[in-house]
Amino acid sequence: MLQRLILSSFRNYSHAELTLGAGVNLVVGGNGSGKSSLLEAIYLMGTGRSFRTSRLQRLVNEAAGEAAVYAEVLSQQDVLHKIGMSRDRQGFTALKMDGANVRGLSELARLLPVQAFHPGTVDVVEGPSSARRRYLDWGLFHVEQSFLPLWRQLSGALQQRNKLLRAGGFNARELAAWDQQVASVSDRINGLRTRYLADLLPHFDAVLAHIGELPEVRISLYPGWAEGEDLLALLAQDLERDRQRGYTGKGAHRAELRLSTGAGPVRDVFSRGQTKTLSYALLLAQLYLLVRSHGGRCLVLVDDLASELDEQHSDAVIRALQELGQQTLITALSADALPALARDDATRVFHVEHGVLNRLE
Ligand SMILES: Nc1ncnc2c1ncn2[C@@H]1O[C@H](COP(=O)(O)OP(=O)(O)OP(=O)(O)O)[C@@H](O)[C@H]1O
Repeated sequence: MLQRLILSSFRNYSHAELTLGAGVNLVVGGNGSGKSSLLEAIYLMGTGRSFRTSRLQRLVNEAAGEAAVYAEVLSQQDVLHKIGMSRDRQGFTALKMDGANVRGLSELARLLPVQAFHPGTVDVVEGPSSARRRYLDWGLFHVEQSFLPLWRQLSGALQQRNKLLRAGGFNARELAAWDQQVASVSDRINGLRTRYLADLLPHFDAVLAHIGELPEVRISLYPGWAEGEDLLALLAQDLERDRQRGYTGKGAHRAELRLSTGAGPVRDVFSRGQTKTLSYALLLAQLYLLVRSHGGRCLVLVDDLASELDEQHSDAVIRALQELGQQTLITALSADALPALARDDATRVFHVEHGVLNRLE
């Protein structure tokens, strides 16, 4: 759980501090006031990334040379951790947890699982296959401890194999050893993904039933090579092609979630609004699986819901999130913009204007 956050020279904030509630935190303010930027800073604490830009120098306030974000996070074991990140215009990023350098972003993700619903969420349906792979792997990472080491093993084996392919006159025995690794680790990752998807589907169906009014969607997993075929044999078969393109064309790194309706792929059939609703439903299903089936926790960020979904669907998402009972930050133009949001004594409301943040309730 995120308890405290301090921003310095981050986007349009010169300095802001807030103490968050364990339940719903509503952030209200006009257009361009700094609501999304606040969520972006929090997302950064849990992922090391922004959900809006890959150019982190954009986060540095225009009038400053360096942006800094500091967060106090209570782990699931109730241990308080302090995370600090700073970024200058030259591209140097310092990332520390409890005074020591963070070695990998997975360290942050373990401590602060965070999921963001924002205008870019639609990428999970409309974006490239990598967006759906990331989606699937986000879920796996948080529920299956063995996923990360396997993923690292696969990346290492692919790196070595691709290096050999590009080197030209390679040693066939060395290549065979990497083929073996790529194939066996891909099989294991595919097994985890298959099981994860089977666990996810009932939650997805429940979410769709709750949100309503979407045509039936079928979700299937493409493993990254022709299903049922032996990857090791395929790697040998494709060797010349892989050598020409300089990378490995088949394996778990090319997996994909396929979304279709009776009438064809969702991308060709759904309206823009239906696509957005489906993308939110996919993320909700993942949260339900994490929280309800695995007892996990997740900080949920919801940006600009009212401008993304119509009232009926946005109300349904709010109700689904409230049922989930996780720490949540929701942005809105005004405190009464989300009538479905049930507020209680624990709800905190913050107002932001020109990067100045104040607590209202
Ligand atoms: N690096 C930066 N330095 C200073 N200001 C910035 C920087 N990057 C963005 N801004 C400004 O920060 C302001 C806040 O943007 P943000 O997207 O957080 O607003 P918002 O409250 O979410 O608005 P909306 O309701 O329109 O989505 C904008 O006016 C934007 O132009």
